[in-house]
Amino acid sequence: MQVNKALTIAGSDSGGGAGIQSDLKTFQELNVYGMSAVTAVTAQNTRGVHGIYPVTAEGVTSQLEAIGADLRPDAVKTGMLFNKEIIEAAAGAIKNFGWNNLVVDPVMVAKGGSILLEEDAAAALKEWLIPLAKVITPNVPEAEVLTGMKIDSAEKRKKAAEILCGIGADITVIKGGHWNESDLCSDLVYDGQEFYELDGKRVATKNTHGTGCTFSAAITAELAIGKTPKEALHTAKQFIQAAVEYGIEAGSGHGPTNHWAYRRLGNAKR
Ligand SMILES: Nc1ncnc2c1ncn2[C@@H]1O[C@H](COP(=O)(O)OP(=O)(O)O)[C@@H](O)[C@H]1O
Ligand SMILES: Cc1ncc(COP(=O)(O)O)c(N)n1
Repeated sequence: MQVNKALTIAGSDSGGGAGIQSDLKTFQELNVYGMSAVTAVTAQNTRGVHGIYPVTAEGVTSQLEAIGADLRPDAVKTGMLFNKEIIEAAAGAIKNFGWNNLVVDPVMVAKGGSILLEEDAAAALKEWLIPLAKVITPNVPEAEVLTGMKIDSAEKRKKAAEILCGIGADITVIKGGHWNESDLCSDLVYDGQEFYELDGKRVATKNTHGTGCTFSAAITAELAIGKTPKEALHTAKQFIQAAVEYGIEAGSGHGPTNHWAYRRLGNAKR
């Protein structure tokens, strides 16, 4: 049986809600065969990050070469990359293997506030990885770090998206999770020519662990099956909306999103 394949290059979340666990669950729900290269093992639950154990750059390269030598991902995403050595290793392999269906989720800080990207590594993201990206999906704080500007108005959000496309991303999505303007939770898209919004309804919930990972993995899965970026973004937004609406009550902190809601619950109710 022929299937489309997607690869995530990201950290492991022992709690299962974010990172590679979230990505692989999302790929599975969207009928895509999932592969992973682990960049760091995190000891994590819904309350926070207890420890971070990075993989060496050599270890990351070795995983990517094993995948590249044999399996051919139709789309690739990056999540937590932790340090500049790992960013360089990931960008090198992505370039060498010509993996140009690339979604970069520039993960920096976990919901509980723990640092998932070392401070001096944001420059490496801009220099090596973002120029290779088809889609980049920063939240507002991440877009602020990458652009060096404070984003406190709709105009500035647009300006930041232009800057990020200027760095080399084909399409920039500035997500609205941290954009507390209304009961809408819309994400701003800029494709180098036009701006548009992915409309969503803000759900009043604390169960948002892994929202960014799930959203970017859904975009990746849709690109892997050959959807256009616009179609992929639209489906990913529906996927994350259902995943947050039916968020899972697990643990006492930020519970995880519900990866099966889009396929098994969300669509049935729509
Ligand atoms: N409370 C919420 N209700 C509905 N959608 C949400 C909510 N929080 C985040 N989202 C959506 O989840 C996706 C990830 O956004 P965000 O939480 O900003 O990313 P991150 O996890 O990287 O901080 C976006 O599509 C955003 O609009
Ligand atoms: C291993 C890992 N990767 C990413 C996140 C960010 O999670 P979120 O998607 O909620 O921003 C996380 N908490 N842990």
